[in-house]
Amino acid sequence: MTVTDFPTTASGVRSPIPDLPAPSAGERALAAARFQLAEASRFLGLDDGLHDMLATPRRSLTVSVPVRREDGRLEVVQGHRVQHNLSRGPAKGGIRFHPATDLAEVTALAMWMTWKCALVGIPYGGAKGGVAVDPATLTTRELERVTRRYVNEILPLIGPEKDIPAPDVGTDEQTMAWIMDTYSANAGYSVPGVVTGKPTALGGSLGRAGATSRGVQIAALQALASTEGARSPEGTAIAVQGFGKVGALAAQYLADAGCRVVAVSDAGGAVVRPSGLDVAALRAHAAGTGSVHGYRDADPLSRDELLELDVDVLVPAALEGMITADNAPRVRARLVVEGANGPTTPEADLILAGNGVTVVPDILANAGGVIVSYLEWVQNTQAYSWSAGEVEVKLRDLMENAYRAVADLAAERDLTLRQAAHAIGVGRVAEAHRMRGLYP
Ligand SMILES: NC(=O)C1=CN([C@@H]2O[C@H](COP(=O)(O)OP(=O)(O)OC[C@H]3O[C@@H](n4cnc5c(N)ncnc54)[C@H](OP(=O)(O)O)[C@@H]3O)[C@@H](O)[C@H]2O)C=CC1
Ligand SMILES: O=C(O)CCC(=O)C(=O)O
Repeated sequence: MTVTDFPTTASGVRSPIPDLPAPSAGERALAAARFQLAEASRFLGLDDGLHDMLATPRRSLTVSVPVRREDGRLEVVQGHRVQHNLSRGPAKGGIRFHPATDLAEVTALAMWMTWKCALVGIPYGGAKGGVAVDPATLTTRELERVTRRYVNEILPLIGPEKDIPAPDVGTDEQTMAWIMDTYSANAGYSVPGVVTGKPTALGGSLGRAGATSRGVQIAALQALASTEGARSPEGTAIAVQGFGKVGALAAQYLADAGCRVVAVSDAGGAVVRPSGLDVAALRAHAAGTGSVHGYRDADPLSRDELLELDVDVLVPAALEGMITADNAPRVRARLVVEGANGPTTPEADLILAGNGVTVVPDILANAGGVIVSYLEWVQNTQAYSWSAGEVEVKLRDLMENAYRAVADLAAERDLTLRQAAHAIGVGRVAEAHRMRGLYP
């Protein structure tokens, strides 16, 4: 046999081995998460064994989820639940419904949950779930069937003392209600604490729906006060990428604080109005049409252009890997506040830092969601509820303390805010492992 006997692959070479696909977005996110962990491990002087333990998820479950479509067809989609670390308490993290989600992405997101929970000082490990479906293409009944079947498949992993899901991209309060009901039906009694981000009628916490965005607002205002010549929010120009649960309310809360939200985007497009958008009107438009695209009191813009606008603050609140080595040199905002998980690649991080751009990292900036999830779980555990004001005071307290700890360490040791946040989060998890003596 000679080489000419091999088939020609898509890239034009003769080989018996098909071309390897380019890494998925999830694989790139996982490589970024591992890079950040390795950097933190070096800074903390962790030994290789402990580093390897922290780089490896504790448990990963991949399940097949059959979906009966309305027309009778049966489709099978993949779902995952990854528990990255359990050393500080039960696993915690959202469930994502997105067509491109894969095991690597869910693993990266679970790892970031571990450091996030440790950083803000709540007694959880990290987890994440994902189902590779596009919710926009499913009817409500199909979505309910997917959710219930996925929950039945991951049932052995979850529970109020084991692993507590919550909303993420493509899921919402209704999804959480179905999860609670499916779990409770299996248990034989109501178990509200199995999931957070539920409707308040089922034991959801006041303030959870806007909690991630409120946390983004708190982090952005703290960063503006401490890094941008102590500038006040009034008139600060902001662009927000992603207009879903996190982005739309982050835009609203920043506008409420006096900032000028000049541009927003979603998957359907972007709009810009240099004198400031009416965020409430835009939210109503997006709720009615499904997109910010076509909003009349603004000019259209491409999604990519939004990232490069001449604004003071950029809030990426969509998906991973949006600020890359390609576009980072053109980012003109002085402050990036990460509402999304993993929106900035490690290469882009270096470029932004070199250009004097401050990045408030995801595990700090978007921690408001899991903080109020924790408060919801505590309320469920006590069968008691706090007022919206009580929840907000506790959220603010935890966010501001975490921000100060990160900013202080960054200043003391000449680190970026991301390096400092990871040093604190990873350090606390490593410490928990040492105290528990979990070495095999
Ligand atoms: N929900 C939560 O409590 C928390 C969420 N996060 C993170 O925040 C981010 C957003 O989550 P969430 O708001 O819940 O998700 P949603 O599904 O509610 O919203 C996602 C938004 O991103 C938009 N989007 C997708 N791709 C692009 C793109 N290429 N350019 C611009 N916009 C885009 C979507 O547009 P369209 O609607 O048109 O598809 C939608 O507006 C994720 O990274 C998530 O992990 C972090 C902490 C907590
Ligand atoms: O509220 C939670 O438990 C987790 C939210 C989440 O998925 C996240 O912070 O990325």
